[in-house]
Amino acid sequence: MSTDNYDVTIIGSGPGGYRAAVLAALRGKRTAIIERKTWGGTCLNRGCVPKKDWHETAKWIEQSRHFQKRGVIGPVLRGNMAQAWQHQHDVVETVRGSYLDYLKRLGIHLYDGTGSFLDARRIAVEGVGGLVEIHTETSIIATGSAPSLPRGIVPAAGKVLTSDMLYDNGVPHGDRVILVGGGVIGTEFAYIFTQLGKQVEWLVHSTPLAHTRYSPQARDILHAALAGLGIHPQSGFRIHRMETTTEGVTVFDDQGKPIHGDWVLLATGRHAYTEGLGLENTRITLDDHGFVQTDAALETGEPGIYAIGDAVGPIMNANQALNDARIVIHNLLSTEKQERDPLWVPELVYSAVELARIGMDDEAAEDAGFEPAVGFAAFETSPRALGQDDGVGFVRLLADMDSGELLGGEIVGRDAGELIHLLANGGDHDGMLRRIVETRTNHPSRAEELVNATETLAARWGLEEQIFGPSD
Ligand SMILES: Cc1cc2nc3c(=O)[nH]c(=O)nc-3n(C[C@H](O)[C@H](O)[C@H](O)COP(=O)(O)OP(=O)(O)OC[C@H]3O[C@@H](n4cnc5c(N)ncnc54)[C@H](O)[C@@H]3O)c2cc1C
Ligand SMILES: NC(=O)c1ccc[n+]([C@@H]2O[C@H](COP(=O)([O-])OP(=O)(O)OC[C@H]3O[C@@H](n4cnc5c(N)ncnc54)[C@H](O)[C@@H]3O)[C@@H](O)[C@H]2O)c1
Repeated sequence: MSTDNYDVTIIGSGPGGYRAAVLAALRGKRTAIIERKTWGGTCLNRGCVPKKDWHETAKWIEQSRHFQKRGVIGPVLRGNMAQAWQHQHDVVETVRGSYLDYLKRLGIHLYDGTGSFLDARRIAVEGVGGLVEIHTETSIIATGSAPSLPRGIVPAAGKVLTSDMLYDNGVPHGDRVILVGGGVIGTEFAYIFTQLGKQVEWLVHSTPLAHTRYSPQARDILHAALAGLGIHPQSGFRIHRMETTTEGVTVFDDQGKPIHGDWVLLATGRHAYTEGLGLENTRITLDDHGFVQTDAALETGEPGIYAIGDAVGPIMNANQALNDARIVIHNLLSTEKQERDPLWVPELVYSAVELARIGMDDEAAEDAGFEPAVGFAAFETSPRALGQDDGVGFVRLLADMDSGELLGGEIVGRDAGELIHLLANGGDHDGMLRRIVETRTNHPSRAEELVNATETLAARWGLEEQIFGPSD
C-alpha cells in the first residue's frame, strides 16, 4: 500500500467538492480529491446540468405554440425523450471532460475510489488502483446525497426509477409515466416530461412546493401555468405499495386506489450520503436526519475536518454546495472565519415557470421584527417580456422600512435563475437596493424590472433618501 501526503483532501467531486479542490489548488495547497462513482457528482451527472438541458428543450416546445402568430410557419414541434436523453448525456460528457482537464491542469491529484477515514488525519482510498493511504492536514467531506424511498418501495430497473437511475441508465420504454412527489424534482419533471411527450400521472401528497419558501403568489402562478399545459397534480396521494408486471406498474395509495402506468419515477426526497466514510473512526457526528453536524464555519466535531453541501443540508442545492466550498477554503486560510448563511444563497425551481428567491420571506421578516416595505414589478408590461411572448411573473422585493436594507427578494418568470444574481452578490444587504437603482441596465431587458421594483419601493415607502441618495 502506498502513502501520499496532502494539505487538503476532498471526498466527493460534486459541485461542492470540485469547487473546493479548485479553490484550494488556486490558493497554493497540495490538494487531492476522491470520487467513488462518476466525476462531477449529482449536479453534473444526475441533477442540475442534465435537468437544465431538458428544461431548455421543454421551453422550446412550449414556446412553439407562439410560432405562428410571430410569423414562424412550420410543423408543430414535438418532443422525443430518448433523443433528449442523448443530448443531455453529450452535454454532461463534454462538461465532465473540461472539469477533469481543469483539475489536472491545476495539479490536483485525482483518486478513483471510495474514501474512508482511518482517523482524523488518514484516509484510505480503495479503488481501481488498489489501496492507497492518504495523510492529510485537513479534509473536506463533500459526499452529497442519495434518493430517499418511501418505506416498502424498492427500485426496479426499467420500471421503478429514481432520478439518479433515469440519468444513469436512460429513459424506459412507455409513455405513461407515474411521477410521485410534489417537491422540487416532481414539480420540475412534471413539466419537462409533459413537454417531451409523456402522459404524466403526477401523484403528490400535499400541494406542490408546499414545503418551500416561495410566496403563495409565486406558487399560484406556477400552478396556473402547469394547469394551462394540462398538468394537474393529484393531491392527497401517499404511495403505499406497488406491483410491477410485464405490462407496466400499478401503484396503490393507502386506500387501495390503483394508478396504472408504464413506469414510475420516485421524487420523494434525498438524504445525506455518508455510508462507508469511516466516521466511526473520528469524532464527527450526524444529526437526527443523518446530516453531518458542523459549526457555522462548517468545521465538524473533528478539528481540521470540514463538511459542505448536501452532506450538511438541510437545503440541498448546488448553489449552497458551491458557496460552502468557498467558505471552507477561506476558513482554512484565514483566522477571520466566515460563517454559512443559507438564507442568502439563491434557491431555484425550473418548471413551467422559473422561480427564484433569496433572503427572508414575509413570514421570516416579520418573525425577525421587521415590518417589511414591499417593491413589486410585473413582467406583463416589460417590453422585453412582451417581445418574448412571455409576460408571466414578477419581481418582488422586501426591505426594512427604516433603513432600506434588502431583506429578501423573489423573481418569477423567464430567466429568474439569471436575474437573481443581481440580489446575490455578497453580504452587504444595506447598500444593495442603492446599487440596483444605480445599475446601468440594458434596454429592453428583464433586469430593468428589478430597478422598477426598487424605485417603486423607495417612492411608496418614503425610502428615497436611503435608496436614491440624499437630495438638497
Ligand atoms: C434531479 C435533480 C435536479 C437538480 N437540479 C438542481 C438545480 O437545477 N440547481 C441546483 O442548485 N441544484 C439542483 N439539484 C441539487 C444538486 O444536484 C445538489 O444539491 C448538489 O449536487 C450537491 O452537491 P454536493 O457537492 O454536496 O454533492 P454531490 O453532487 O451529490 O456529489 C457528491 C459526490 O461524492 C461522491 N462520494 C460519496 N461518498 C464518497 C466516498 N466515500 N468516497 C468518494 N466519493 C464519494 C459521490 O459519488 C458523488 O459523486 C438537483 C438534484 C437533482 C437530484
Ligand atoms: N432546482 C433545484 O435547486 C433542485 C432541483 C431538484 C432537486 N433539488 C433538491 O434535491 C432534493 C430532492 O428533491 P425532491 O423533490 O426529491 O425532494 P423534496 O424533499 O423537495 O420533495 C419530496 C416530496 O415527496 C413527497 N413524498 C415523500 N414520500 C411520499 C410518499 N410516500 N407518497 C407521496 N409523496 C411522498 C413529499 O411530500 C415531498 O413533496 C431537494 O432537497 C431539492 O431541493 C433542488
